Amino acid sequence: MNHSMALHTDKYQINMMYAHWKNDTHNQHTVFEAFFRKMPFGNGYAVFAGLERIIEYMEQLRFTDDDIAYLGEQEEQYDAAFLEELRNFRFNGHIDAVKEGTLVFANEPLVRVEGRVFETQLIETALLNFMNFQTLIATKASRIKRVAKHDILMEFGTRRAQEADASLWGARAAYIAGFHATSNMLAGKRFSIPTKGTHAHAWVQSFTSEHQAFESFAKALPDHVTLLVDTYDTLHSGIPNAIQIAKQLSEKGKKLQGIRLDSGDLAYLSIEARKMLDEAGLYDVRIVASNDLDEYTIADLKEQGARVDSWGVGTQLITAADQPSLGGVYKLVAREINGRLEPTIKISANPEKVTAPGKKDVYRIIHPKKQKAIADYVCLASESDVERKQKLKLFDPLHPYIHKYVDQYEAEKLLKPIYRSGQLVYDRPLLEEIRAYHEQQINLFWPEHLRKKNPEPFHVDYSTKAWQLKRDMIEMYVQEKEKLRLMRQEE
Ligand SMILES: Nc1ncnc2c1ncn2[C@@H]1O[C@H](COP(=O)(O)OP(=O)(O)OP(=O)(O)O)[C@@H](O)[C@H]1O
Ligand SMILES: O=P(O)(O)OC[C@H]1O[C@H](OP(=O)(O)OP(=O)(O)O)[C@H](O)[C@@H]1O
Ligand SMILES: O=C(O)c1cccnc1
Repeated sequence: MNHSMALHTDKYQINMMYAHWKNDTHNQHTVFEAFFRKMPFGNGYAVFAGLERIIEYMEQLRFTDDDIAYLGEQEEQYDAAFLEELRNFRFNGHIDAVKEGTLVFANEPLVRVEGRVFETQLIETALLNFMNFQTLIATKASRIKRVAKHDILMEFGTRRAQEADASLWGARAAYIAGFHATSNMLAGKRFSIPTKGTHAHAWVQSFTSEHQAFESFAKALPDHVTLLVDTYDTLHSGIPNAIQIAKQLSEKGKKLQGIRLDSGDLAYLSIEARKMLDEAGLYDVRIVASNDLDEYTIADLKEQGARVDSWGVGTQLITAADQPSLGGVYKLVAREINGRLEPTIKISANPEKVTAPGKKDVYRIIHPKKQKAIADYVCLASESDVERKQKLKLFDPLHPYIHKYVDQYEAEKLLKPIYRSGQLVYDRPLLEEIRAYHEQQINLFWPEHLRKKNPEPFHVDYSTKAWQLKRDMIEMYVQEKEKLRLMRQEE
Protein backbone atom coordinates (compact mmCIF):
# COMPACT_ATOMS: atom_id res chain seq x y z
CA MET A 1 0.00 0.00 0.00
CA ASN A 2 1.27 3.46 -0.84
CA HIS A 3 0.83 5.99 1.92
CA SER A 4 1.89 8.99 -0.15
CA MET A 5 0.10 12.13 0.88
CA ALA A 6 1.65 14.30 -1.82
CA LEU A 7 -1.82 15.57 -2.73
CA HIS A 8 -2.55 16.45 0.89
CA THR A 9 -1.88 20.05 -0.07
CA ASP A 10 -3.80 23.10 -1.23
CA LYS A 11 -4.29 23.54 -4.94
CA TYR A 12 -2.54 26.88 -4.81
CA GLN A 13 0.70 25.14 -3.90
CA ILE A 14 0.47 23.02 -7.06
CA ASN A 15 -0.40 26.11 -9.09
CA MET A 16 2.58 28.01 -7.66
CA MET A 17 4.83 25.04 -8.35
CA TYR A 18 3.53 25.00 -11.90
CA ALA A 19 3.98 28.73 -12.39
CA HIS A 20 7.53 28.51 -10.99
CA TRP A 21 8.25 25.65 -13.36
CA LYS A 22 6.84 27.55 -16.34
CA ASN A 23 8.98 30.57 -15.40
CA ASP A 24 11.98 28.38 -14.80
CA THR A 25 12.26 29.67 -11.23
CA HIS A 26 11.35 26.37 -9.59
CA ASN A 27 14.94 25.66 -8.56
CA GLN A 28 15.27 28.93 -6.69
CA HIS A 29 16.70 28.33 -3.24
CA THR A 30 14.31 29.40 -0.45
CA VAL A 31 13.94 29.34 3.32
CA PHE A 32 10.55 29.13 5.04
CA GLU A 33 9.82 29.25 8.76
CA ALA A 34 6.74 28.00 10.59
CA PHE A 35 5.58 29.76 13.75
CA PHE A 36 2.39 30.94 15.44
CA ARG A 37 1.57 34.47 16.53
CA LYS A 38 -0.77 34.01 19.48
CA MET A 39 -0.60 31.68 22.46
CA PRO A 40 -3.44 29.13 22.37
CA PHE A 41 -6.06 29.27 25.18
CA GLY A 42 -4.30 32.39 26.54
CA ASN A 43 -1.79 29.90 27.95
CA GLY A 44 1.71 30.96 28.96
CA TYR A 45 3.32 28.31 26.73
CA ALA A 46 2.51 25.79 24.02
CA VAL A 47 3.74 22.21 23.77
CA PHE A 48 5.27 21.49 20.39
CA ALA A 49 4.02 18.28 18.74
CA GLY A 50 3.58 16.99 15.21
CA LEU A 51 7.17 16.29 14.19
CA GLU A 52 6.77 12.51 14.07
CA ARG A 53 3.83 12.92 11.71
CA ILE A 54 5.79 15.40 9.58
CA ILE A 55 8.62 12.87 9.27
CA GLU A 56 6.17 10.09 8.38
CA TYR A 57 4.74 12.32 5.67
CA MET A 58 8.16 13.36 4.35
CA GLU A 59 9.34 9.75 4.17
CA GLN A 60 6.43 8.86 1.86
CA LEU A 61 6.42 12.04 -0.19
CA ARG A 62 6.07 10.90 -3.81
CA PHE A 63 3.49 11.55 -6.49
CA THR A 64 2.03 8.18 -7.44
CA ASP A 65 0.80 7.30 -10.93
CA ASP A 66 -2.74 7.84 -9.64
CA ASP A 67 -1.81 11.26 -8.28
CA ILE A 68 -0.27 12.22 -11.60
CA ALA A 69 -3.33 10.98 -13.50
CA TYR A 70 -5.60 13.01 -11.22
CA LEU A 71 -3.49 16.15 -11.71
CA GLY A 72 -3.67 15.54 -15.46
CA GLU A 73 -7.48 15.82 -15.28
CA GLN A 74 -7.46 19.29 -13.68
CA GLU A 75 -9.01 22.26 -15.45
CA GLU A 76 -5.63 24.03 -15.30
CA GLN A 77 -4.35 21.55 -17.92
CA TYR A 78 -0.85 21.39 -16.54
CA ASP A 79 1.82 20.55 -19.17
CA ALA A 80 2.68 16.89 -19.44
CA ALA A 81 6.33 17.77 -18.84
CA PHE A 82 5.39 19.36 -15.50
CA LEU A 83 3.57 16.21 -14.51
CA GLU A 84 6.69 14.22 -15.44
CA GLU A 85 8.69 16.56 -13.20
CA LEU A 86 6.28 15.72 -10.37
CA ARG A 87 6.60 12.02 -11.06
CA ASN A 88 10.32 12.36 -10.37
CA PHE A 89 9.78 14.66 -7.40
CA ARG A 90 11.98 13.96 -4.35
CA PHE A 91 12.45 16.25 -1.36
CA ASN A 92 16.14 17.11 -1.33
CA GLY A 93 16.03 20.02 1.09
CA HIS A 94 16.85 20.61 4.74
CA ILE A 95 14.44 20.68 7.67
CA ASP A 96 15.23 21.84 11.19
CA ALA A 97 12.60 21.61 13.92
CA VAL A 98 12.00 21.92 17.59
CA LYS A 99 11.80 18.57 19.41
CA GLU A 100 8.35 17.31 20.31
CA GLY A 101 7.49 18.06 23.92
CA THR A 102 9.44 21.34 23.91
CA LEU A 103 7.70 24.34 25.45
CA VAL A 104 7.40 26.90 22.69
CA PHE A 105 6.15 30.45 22.35
CA ALA A 106 4.67 32.88 19.85
CA ASN A 107 6.83 34.42 17.14
CA GLU A 108 9.73 32.01 17.22
CA PRO A 109 10.58 29.61 14.40
CA LEU A 110 9.44 26.07 15.20
CA VAL A 111 10.16 24.42 11.87
CA ARG A 112 12.57 25.77 9.24
CA VAL A 113 12.49 24.39 5.72
CA GLU A 114 15.19 25.15 3.19
CA GLY A 115 15.41 23.99 -0.40
CA ARG A 116 14.15 24.53 -3.93
CA VAL A 117 10.92 26.52 -3.93
CA PHE A 118 9.41 23.61 -5.84
CA GLU A 119 9.68 21.43 -2.72
CA THR A 120 9.47 23.99 0.10
CA GLN A 121 6.19 25.33 -1.25
CA LEU A 122 4.57 21.92 -1.68
CA ILE A 123 4.90 20.84 1.94
CA GLU A 124 3.49 23.97 3.62
CA THR A 125 -0.07 22.74 3.93
CA ALA A 126 0.62 19.31 5.38
CA LEU A 127 3.33 20.57 7.70
CA LEU A 128 1.05 23.24 9.18
CA ASN A 129 -1.85 20.81 9.37
CA PHE A 130 0.18 18.39 11.53
CA MET A 131 1.96 20.98 13.63
CA ASN A 132 -1.11 23.12 14.30
CA PHE A 133 -3.41 20.31 15.39
CA GLN A 134 -0.99 18.32 17.49
CA THR A 135 0.57 21.35 19.19
CA LEU A 136 -2.93 22.56 20.05
CA ILE A 137 -3.99 19.25 21.62
CA ALA A 138 -0.69 18.80 23.47
CA THR A 139 -1.12 22.30 24.90
CA LYS A 140 -4.72 21.67 25.95
CA ALA A 141 -3.64 18.38 27.56
CA SER A 142 -0.84 20.17 29.36
CA ARG A 143 -3.30 22.69 30.80
CA ILE A 144 -5.38 19.82 32.13
CA LYS A 145 -2.26 18.16 33.52
CA ARG A 146 -1.31 21.37 35.38
CA VAL A 147 -4.53 21.26 37.43
CA ALA A 148 -4.33 17.52 38.18
CA LYS A 149 -0.60 17.00 38.57
CA HIS A 150 -0.82 14.00 40.87
CA ASP A 151 -3.87 12.28 39.40
CA ILE A 152 -4.27 9.68 36.68
CA LEU A 153 -5.40 11.23 33.39
CA MET A 154 -7.12 9.17 30.71
CA GLU A 155 -7.85 10.38 27.21
CA PHE A 156 -11.42 9.32 26.22
CA GLY A 157 -12.10 11.52 23.20
CA THR A 158 -12.18 9.29 20.12
CA ARG A 159 -15.98 9.26 19.68
CA ARG A 160 -16.06 13.05 19.58
CA ALA A 161 -12.85 13.75 17.69
CA GLN A 162 -12.80 15.38 14.28
CA GLU A 163 -12.44 11.93 12.65
CA ALA A 164 -9.94 9.14 12.97
CA ASP A 165 -6.58 10.87 12.42
CA ALA A 166 -7.45 13.50 15.01
CA SER A 167 -8.23 10.91 17.67
CA LEU A 168 -5.09 8.92 16.93
CA TRP A 169 -2.59 11.76 16.82
CA GLY A 170 -4.52 13.65 19.49
CA ALA A 171 -4.14 10.70 21.87
CA ARG A 172 -0.40 10.76 21.20
CA ALA A 173 -0.21 14.53 21.76
CA ALA A 174 -2.07 14.16 25.08
CA TYR A 175 0.33 11.43 26.17
CA ILE A 176 3.34 13.64 25.40
CA ALA A 177 1.86 16.32 27.65
CA GLY A 178 1.51 13.97 30.61
CA PHE A 179 -1.71 11.98 30.18
CA HIS A 180 -1.23 8.41 31.38
CA ALA A 181 -3.43 6.41 29.04
CA THR A 182 -5.86 6.46 26.16
CA SER A 183 -9.03 4.50 25.51
CA ASN A 184 -8.12 4.34 21.80
CA MET A 185 -6.78 0.87 21.06
CA LEU A 186 -5.30 1.80 17.69
CA ALA A 187 -3.31 4.63 19.32
CA GLY A 188 -2.18 2.11 21.93
CA LYS A 189 -1.05 -0.39 19.30
CA ARG A 190 0.55 2.14 17.00
CA PHE A 191 2.36 4.30 19.55
CA SER A 192 2.65 1.98 22.57
CA ILE A 193 0.54 4.32 24.70
CA PRO A 194 -0.90 2.49 27.75
CA THR A 195 -4.61 1.77 27.22
CA LYS A 196 -7.38 1.74 29.81
CA GLY A 197 -11.11 1.16 29.83
CA THR A 198 -14.07 0.77 32.18
CA HIS A 199 -17.53 -0.07 30.76
CA ALA A 200 -20.48 1.84 29.38
CA HIS A 201 -24.06 2.31 30.59
CA ALA A 202 -25.07 -0.14 27.87
CA TRP A 203 -23.35 -2.92 29.82
CA VAL A 204 -25.57 -2.26 32.83
CA GLN A 205 -28.67 -1.80 30.68
CA SER A 206 -28.12 -5.12 28.96
CA PHE A 207 -28.83 -7.01 32.24
CA THR A 208 -32.03 -7.20 34.29
CA SER A 209 -30.30 -5.74 37.31
CA GLU A 210 -27.32 -3.54 37.99
CA HIS A 211 -26.03 -6.07 40.50
CA GLN A 212 -26.11 -8.84 37.92
CA ALA A 213 -24.35 -6.59 35.41
CA PHE A 214 -21.55 -5.81 37.87
CA GLU A 215 -21.22 -9.43 38.90
CA SER A 216 -20.93 -10.64 35.30
CA PHE A 217 -18.33 -8.05 34.50
CA ALA A 218 -16.29 -8.93 37.57
CA LYS A 219 -16.50 -12.62 36.68
CA ALA A 220 -15.13 -11.98 33.20
CA LEU A 221 -12.36 -9.53 34.08
CA PRO A 222 -11.64 -10.03 37.80
CA ASP A 223 -8.37 -8.10 37.70
CA HIS A 224 -9.67 -5.13 35.74
CA VAL A 225 -12.95 -4.07 37.28
CA THR A 226 -13.94 -0.43 37.35
CA LEU A 227 -17.70 -0.18 37.67
CA LEU A 228 -19.82 2.64 36.27
CA VAL A 229 -22.16 3.42 39.14
CA ASP A 230 -24.52 6.09 37.82
CA THR A 231 -26.88 4.20 35.51
CA TYR A 232 -29.81 4.24 37.98
CA ASP A 233 -29.02 5.83 41.31
CA THR A 234 -25.39 6.44 42.23
CA LEU A 235 -25.68 6.62 46.01
CA HIS A 236 -28.54 4.21 46.61
CA SER A 237 -27.84 1.56 44.05
CA GLY A 238 -24.58 1.96 42.09
CA ILE A 239 -22.13 2.35 44.96
CA PRO A 240 -23.80 -0.19 47.31
CA ASN A 241 -23.78 -2.74 44.47
CA ALA A 242 -20.14 -1.97 43.70
CA ILE A 243 -19.26 -2.47 47.39
CA GLN A 244 -20.92 -5.90 47.34
CA ILE A 245 -18.92 -6.85 44.26
CA ALA A 246 -15.73 -5.66 45.95
CA LYS A 247 -16.48 -8.01 48.84
CA GLN A 248 -17.15 -10.93 46.52
CA LEU A 249 -13.91 -10.21 44.70
CA SER A 250 -11.91 -10.03 47.90
CA GLU A 251 -13.20 -13.50 48.88
CA LYS A 252 -11.39 -14.69 45.74
CA GLY A 253 -8.27 -12.72 46.58
CA LYS A 254 -9.11 -10.10 43.97
CA LYS A 255 -9.67 -6.37 44.24
CA LEU A 256 -12.18 -3.97 42.82
CA GLN A 257 -10.06 -1.37 41.05
CA GLY A 258 -12.46 1.51 40.93
CA ILE A 259 -15.84 3.04 40.38
CA ARG A 260 -16.68 5.61 37.74
CA LEU A 261 -18.97 8.62 38.17
CA ASP A 262 -20.28 10.02 34.90
CA SER A 263 -23.12 12.40 35.85
CA GLY A 264 -24.52 14.56 38.58
CA ASP A 265 -22.57 16.69 41.01
CA LEU A 266 -19.16 15.09 40.77
CA ALA A 267 -17.83 16.89 43.85
CA TYR A 268 -20.65 15.83 46.12
CA LEU A 269 -20.90 12.32 44.69
CA SER A 270 -17.16 11.65 44.86
CA ILE A 271 -17.02 12.84 48.50
CA GLU A 272 -19.97 10.61 49.40
CA ALA A 273 -18.56 7.71 47.40
CA ARG A 274 -15.21 8.00 49.18
CA LYS A 275 -16.99 7.92 52.57
CA MET A 276 -19.03 4.85 51.62
CA LEU A 277 -16.02 3.00 50.23
CA ASP A 278 -13.85 3.86 53.24
CA GLU A 279 -16.58 2.78 55.64
CA ALA A 280 -16.55 -0.57 53.84
CA GLY A 281 -12.76 -0.73 54.27
CA LEU A 282 -12.23 -0.25 50.54
CA TYR A 283 -9.53 2.41 50.86
CA ASP A 284 -7.76 1.33 47.64
CA VAL A 285 -10.78 1.48 45.38
CA ARG A 286 -10.20 4.44 43.11
CA ILE A 287 -12.77 6.98 42.03
CA VAL A 288 -12.82 7.83 38.35
CA ALA A 289 -14.79 10.83 37.09
CA SER A 290 -15.87 11.69 33.57
CA ASN A 291 -18.49 13.90 31.90
CA ASP A 292 -17.45 16.76 29.68
CA LEU A 293 -14.44 17.62 31.83
CA ASP A 294 -11.79 20.19 31.07
CA GLU A 295 -9.15 22.08 33.06
CA TYR A 296 -11.70 24.54 34.43
CA THR A 297 -14.16 21.93 35.67
CA ILE A 298 -11.41 19.77 37.13
CA ALA A 299 -9.88 22.74 38.96
CA ASP A 300 -13.34 23.71 40.20
CA LEU A 301 -14.07 20.20 41.40
CA LYS A 302 -10.76 20.07 43.23
CA GLU A 303 -11.54 23.35 44.91
CA GLN A 304 -14.80 21.84 46.10
CA GLY A 305 -12.88 18.98 47.67
CA ALA A 306 -13.81 16.34 45.10
CA ARG A 307 -12.25 12.97 45.97
CA VAL A 308 -11.38 11.90 42.45
CA ASP A 309 -8.24 9.86 41.75
CA SER A 310 -8.55 9.56 38.02
CA TRP A 311 -10.10 11.74 35.32
CA GLY A 312 -11.45 10.55 31.97
CA VAL A 313 -11.32 13.49 29.57
CA GLY A 314 -12.81 13.33 26.09
CA THR A 315 -14.63 15.94 24.03
CA GLN A 316 -13.16 19.11 25.50
CA LEU A 317 -9.60 17.87 25.05
CA ILE A 318 -9.67 16.14 21.69
CA THR A 319 -11.59 18.96 20.00
CA ALA A 320 -9.74 21.73 21.89
CA ALA A 321 -13.26 23.02 22.37
CA ASP A 322 -12.42 26.53 23.58
CA GLN A 323 -10.00 27.16 20.72
CA PRO A 324 -10.50 24.85 17.78
CA SER A 325 -7.30 25.71 15.92
CA LEU A 326 -3.80 27.01 16.34
CA GLY A 327 -2.98 29.74 13.83
CA GLY A 328 0.49 28.55 12.88
CA VAL A 329 1.80 30.02 9.62
CA TYR A 330 4.65 29.24 7.20
CA LYS A 331 6.44 32.26 5.82
CA LEU A 332 9.17 32.83 3.24
CA VAL A 333 12.04 34.47 5.10
CA ALA A 334 14.88 34.28 2.56
CA ARG A 335 15.53 33.47 -1.08
CA GLU A 336 18.58 33.22 -3.27
CA ILE A 337 19.25 36.17 -5.54
CA ASN A 338 22.31 36.01 -7.80
CA GLY A 339 23.86 33.27 -5.70
CA ARG A 340 23.28 35.04 -2.37
CA LEU A 341 20.66 34.22 0.23
CA GLU A 342 18.69 37.45 0.72
CA PRO A 343 16.09 38.12 3.42
CA THR A 344 12.47 38.64 2.38
CA ILE A 345 9.69 40.37 4.30
CA LYS A 346 5.93 40.45 4.15
CA ILE A 347 4.56 43.89 4.90
CA SER A 348 1.06 44.17 6.30
CA ALA A 349 -1.22 46.94 7.49
CA ASN A 350 -1.54 44.82 10.62
CA PRO A 351 1.83 45.22 12.42
CA GLU A 352 1.50 41.76 13.98
CA LYS A 353 1.50 40.26 10.50
CA VAL A 354 4.72 41.88 9.31
CA THR A 355 7.11 38.94 9.14
CA ALA A 356 10.62 38.77 10.61
CA PRO A 357 12.99 38.57 7.64
CA GLY A 358 16.07 36.38 7.33
CA LYS A 359 16.96 32.77 8.06
CA LYS A 360 16.86 32.49 11.83
CA ASP A 361 17.77 30.31 14.76
CA VAL A 362 16.28 30.24 18.22
CA TYR A 363 18.15 29.60 21.45
CA ARG A 364 16.75 28.95 24.91
CA ILE A 365 18.79 31.03 27.32
CA ILE A 366 19.08 29.33 30.69
CA HIS A 367 20.24 30.65 34.05
CA PRO A 368 23.29 28.48 34.79
CA LYS A 369 22.79 28.22 38.54
CA LYS A 370 19.02 28.24 38.83
CA GLN A 371 18.59 26.06 35.74
CA LYS A 372 15.54 28.05 34.73
CA ALA A 373 14.83 29.50 31.31
CA ILE A 374 15.38 33.28 31.13
CA ALA A 375 14.23 33.99 27.59
CA ASP A 376 14.23 32.63 24.06
CA TYR A 377 16.64 34.44 21.78
CA VAL A 378 15.85 34.63 18.07
CA CYS A 379 18.81 35.62 15.92
CA LEU A 380 19.93 35.37 12.33
CA ALA A 381 21.34 31.93 11.54
CA SER A 382 24.56 33.66 10.45
CA GLU A 383 25.13 35.13 13.93
CA SER A 384 27.38 33.29 16.35
CA ASP A 385 27.14 35.37 19.55
CA VAL A 386 25.39 32.64 21.47
CA GLU A 387 27.71 29.88 20.29
CA ARG A 388 30.68 32.05 21.31
CA LYS A 389 29.03 32.73 24.70
CA GLN A 390 29.13 36.50 24.06
CA LYS A 391 27.22 38.94 26.23
CA LEU A 392 23.67 39.18 24.88
CA LYS A 393 21.37 42.16 24.85
CA LEU A 394 17.84 40.93 25.42
CA PHE A 395 15.04 43.27 24.51
CA ASP A 396 11.37 43.09 23.80
CA PRO A 397 10.84 43.65 20.04
CA LEU A 398 7.59 45.52 20.73
CA HIS A 399 9.17 47.71 23.42
CA PRO A 400 12.88 47.82 22.51
CA TYR A 401 13.71 50.32 25.27
CA ILE A 402 13.00 47.53 27.78
CA HIS A 403 16.21 45.54 27.73
CA LYS A 404 18.76 43.73 29.80
CA TYR A 405 22.17 42.15 29.31
CA VAL A 406 23.11 38.58 30.15
CA ASP A 407 26.65 37.30 30.09
CA GLN A 408 26.50 34.16 32.23
CA TYR A 409 24.15 31.72 30.60
CA GLU A 410 23.66 28.32 29.16
CA ALA A 411 21.98 28.08 25.81
CA GLU A 412 20.20 25.38 23.89
CA LYS A 413 19.68 25.65 20.18
CA LEU A 414 16.03 24.69 19.78
CA LEU A 415 15.98 23.95 16.05
CA LYS A 416 17.50 20.50 15.57
CA PRO A 417 18.59 19.09 12.20
CA ILE A 418 15.90 16.72 10.93
CA TYR A 419 16.65 16.50 7.18
CA ARG A 420 19.84 17.31 5.33
CA SER A 421 19.70 17.23 1.53
CA GLY A 422 16.59 15.09 1.70
CA GLN A 423 18.09 12.56 4.13
CA LEU A 424 16.56 11.97 7.53
CA VAL A 425 19.39 12.72 9.98
CA TYR A 426 17.29 12.87 13.15
CA ASP A 427 17.45 10.00 15.59
CA ARG A 428 13.75 9.78 16.39
CA PRO A 429 13.20 9.48 20.15
CA LEU A 430 10.76 6.93 21.58
CA LEU A 431 7.42 8.33 22.72
CA GLU A 432 8.37 7.62 26.34
CA GLU A 433 11.53 9.69 25.87
CA ILE A 434 9.51 12.55 24.37
CA ARG A 435 7.13 12.45 27.34
CA ALA A 436 10.02 12.47 29.84
CA TYR A 437 11.70 15.30 27.92
CA HIS A 438 8.47 17.30 28.12
CA GLU A 439 8.41 16.90 31.88
CA GLN A 440 11.99 18.19 32.06
CA GLN A 441 10.94 21.13 29.92
CA ILE A 442 8.15 22.01 32.35
CA ASN A 443 10.71 22.01 35.18
CA LEU A 444 12.86 24.45 33.23
CA PHE A 445 10.27 27.22 33.60
CA TRP A 446 9.22 29.32 36.57
CA PRO A 447 5.66 28.58 37.77
CA GLU A 448 4.47 32.08 36.83
CA HIS A 449 4.74 31.16 33.14
CA LEU A 450 2.90 27.89 33.70
CA ARG A 451 -0.20 29.01 35.54
CA LYS A 452 -3.54 28.58 33.81
CA LYS A 453 -4.87 32.09 34.34
CA ASN A 454 -3.05 35.30 33.37
CA PRO A 455 0.38 33.70 33.08
CA GLU A 456 3.41 35.95 33.08
CA PRO A 457 4.51 36.14 29.41
CA PHE A 458 7.83 34.41 28.75
CA HIS A 459 10.15 36.64 26.73
CA VAL A 460 10.92 35.85 23.13
CA ASP A 461 13.64 38.36 22.31
CA TYR A 462 15.22 39.20 18.98
CA SER A 463 18.92 39.82 18.46
CA THR A 464 19.85 43.40 17.57
CA LYS A 465 20.80 42.27 14.05
CA ALA A 466 17.55 40.37 13.44
CA TRP A 467 15.54 43.31 14.75
CA GLN A 468 17.57 45.89 12.81
CA LEU A 469 17.12 43.88 9.61
CA LYS A 470 13.36 44.01 10.03
CA ARG A 471 13.43 47.76 10.69
CA ASP A 472 15.69 48.39 7.70
CA MET A 473 13.49 46.38 5.38
CA ILE A 474 10.33 48.12 6.57
CA GLU A 475 12.11 51.46 6.10
CA MET A 476 13.20 50.47 2.59
CA TYR A 477 9.64 49.54 1.75
CA VAL A 478 8.31 52.84 3.11
CA GLN A 479 10.87 54.82 1.11
CA GLU A 480 10.10 52.83 -2.03
CA LYS A 481 6.41 53.54 -1.59
CA GLU A 482 7.07 57.24 -1.08
CA LYS A 483 9.24 57.37 -4.22
CA LEU A 484 6.45 55.79 -6.24
CA ARG A 485 3.92 58.22 -4.82
CA LEU A 486 6.08 61.20 -5.78
CA MET A 487 6.65 59.81 -9.27
CA ARG A 488 2.91 59.38 -9.72
CA GLN A 489 2.33 62.96 -8.53
CA GLU A 490 4.79 64.29 -11.11
CA GLU A 491 3.09 62.44 -13.97
N1 LIG B 1 -19.57 20.03 41.45
C1 LIG B 1 -19.40 20.44 40.21
N2 LIG B 1 -18.87 21.66 39.96
C2 LIG B 1 -18.71 22.10 38.71
N3 LIG B 1 -19.01 21.38 37.63
C3 LIG B 1 -19.52 20.14 37.80
C4 LIG B 1 -19.73 19.62 39.09
N4 LIG B 1 -20.24 18.38 38.94
C5 LIG B 1 -20.34 18.13 37.62
N5 LIG B 1 -19.91 19.17 36.92
C6 LIG B 1 -19.84 19.35 35.47
O1 LIG B 1 -21.06 19.92 35.08
C7 LIG B 1 -21.49 19.40 33.83
C8 LIG B 1 -22.83 18.67 34.05
O2 LIG B 1 -23.41 18.56 32.84
P1 LIG B 1 -24.84 17.92 32.62
O3 LIG B 1 -25.82 18.62 33.50
O4 LIG B 1 -25.07 17.85 31.16
O5 LIG B 1 -24.54 16.47 33.14
P2 LIG B 1 -25.47 15.52 33.92
O6 LIG B 1 -26.88 15.88 33.74
O7 LIG B 1 -24.98 15.43 35.31
O8 LIG B 1 -25.13 14.16 33.19
P3 LIG B 1 -25.44 13.70 31.69
O9 LIG B 1 -24.12 13.85 30.98
O10 LIG B 1 -25.85 12.29 31.84
O11 LIG B 1 -26.50 14.58 31.12
C9 LIG B 1 -20.41 18.46 33.35
O12 LIG B 1 -19.52 19.16 32.52
C10 LIG B 1 -19.72 18.06 34.65
O13 LIG B 1 -18.36 17.69 34.47
O1 LIG C 1 -17.59 13.50 28.37
P1 LIG C 1 -16.31 13.35 27.66
O2 LIG C 1 -15.22 14.20 28.25
O3 LIG C 1 -16.44 13.51 26.17
O4 LIG C 1 -15.79 11.83 27.97
C1 LIG C 1 -16.19 10.72 27.29
C2 LIG C 1 -17.66 10.42 27.55
O5 LIG C 1 -18.01 9.39 26.68
C3 LIG C 1 -18.82 8.46 27.38
O6 LIG C 1 -20.16 8.73 27.37
P2 LIG C 1 -20.98 9.38 26.21
O7 LIG C 1 -20.59 10.81 26.12
O8 LIG C 1 -20.88 8.59 24.96
O9 LIG C 1 -22.45 9.31 26.74
P3 LIG C 1 -23.06 10.08 27.98
O10 LIG C 1 -22.78 11.55 27.77
O11 LIG C 1 -24.52 9.76 27.90
O12 LIG C 1 -22.39 9.55 29.18
C4 LIG C 1 -18.30 8.54 28.79
O13 LIG C 1 -19.27 8.08 29.70
C5 LIG C 1 -17.91 9.96 28.98
O14 LIG C 1 -18.93 10.71 29.57
O1 LIG D 1 -13.38 3.44 29.40
C1 LIG D 1 -14.22 4.31 29.59
O2 LIG D 1 -14.78 4.47 30.66
C2 LIG D 1 -14.57 5.25 28.45
C3 LIG D 1 -13.96 5.22 27.26
C4 LIG D 1 -14.31 6.09 26.26
C5 LIG D 1 -15.27 7.01 26.48
N1 LIG D 1 -15.89 7.05 27.65
C6 LIG D 1 -15.55 6.18 28.64
